[in-house]
Amino acid sequence: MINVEHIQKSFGNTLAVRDVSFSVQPGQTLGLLGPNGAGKTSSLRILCGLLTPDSGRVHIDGIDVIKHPVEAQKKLGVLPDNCGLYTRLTAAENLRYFAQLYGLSKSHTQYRIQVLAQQLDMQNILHRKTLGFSQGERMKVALARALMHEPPYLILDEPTNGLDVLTTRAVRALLLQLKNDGTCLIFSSHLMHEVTHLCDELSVITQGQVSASGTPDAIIEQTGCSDLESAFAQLCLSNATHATADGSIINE
Ligand SMILES: Nc1ncnc2c1ncn2[C@@H]1O[C@H](COP(=O)(O)OP(=O)(O)OP(=O)(O)O)[C@@H](O)[C@H]1O
Repeated sequence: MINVEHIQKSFGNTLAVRDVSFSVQPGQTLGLLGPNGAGKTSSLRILCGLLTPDSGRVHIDGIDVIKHPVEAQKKLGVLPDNCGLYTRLTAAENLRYFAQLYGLSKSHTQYRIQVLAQQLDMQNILHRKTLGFSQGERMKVALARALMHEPPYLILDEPTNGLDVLTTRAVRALLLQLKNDGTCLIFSSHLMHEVTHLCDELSVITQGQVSASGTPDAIIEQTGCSDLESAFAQLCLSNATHATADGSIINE
């Protein structure tokens, strides 16, 4: 189980994450929705142990991510916002390198590369250096890397960002398959139909804090709107404020 409790993070005077909490049960899928700059990426980076919060607690299956990030990261597959590939290595070499870090055997690594290359339609780029890869090509390799060790928890920052229609559909099908196989997914997205299709629960983050959470239907009902996009827009507009590092809110 993942438990994020009251995390807060500032960068200088910018209060990126003011107060974010959520919990996700194994096998559940949680979507983080929020306007640009709301604090989704920062919250996900804290969850993955890539960023230390100023306060708050994060536990993955009881492991304190802040105190034991390496142990916690073994349970995670992470697709970061920038993909973060080694550009001098080929796609396959990137995957092999991470597989080694996760302790996969050579034969299992090779097997996983073949399976993922087929699922993500990336056979044609496997042996090219990733320098110069398009956004979609980088995304495919980063997603494959996150899935190499078949983690129980998958954290994805905008997983279909920059992908063409066919690849987007392939990625969504893969995520649905992973969800049905019991993988817990937590991902951010700006696409309402994507989160509605994939997520059991949503957390709407505005100005660094959770302004609504629940099933897509519950959020629609809470706002009295007829669809999720209208509900989301209403939540964003009613929380249109600036937060400063001392925690105060300036209404616009
Ligand atoms: N390393 C950093 N240094 C300074 N400011 C940062 C840093 N990382 C994030 N911020 C700021 O924190 C706020 C939240 O950013 P974050 O990337 O978490 O938002 P987001 O919800 O993921 O946005 P988007 O939907 O645009 O990707 C923004 O104002 C951003 O400029």
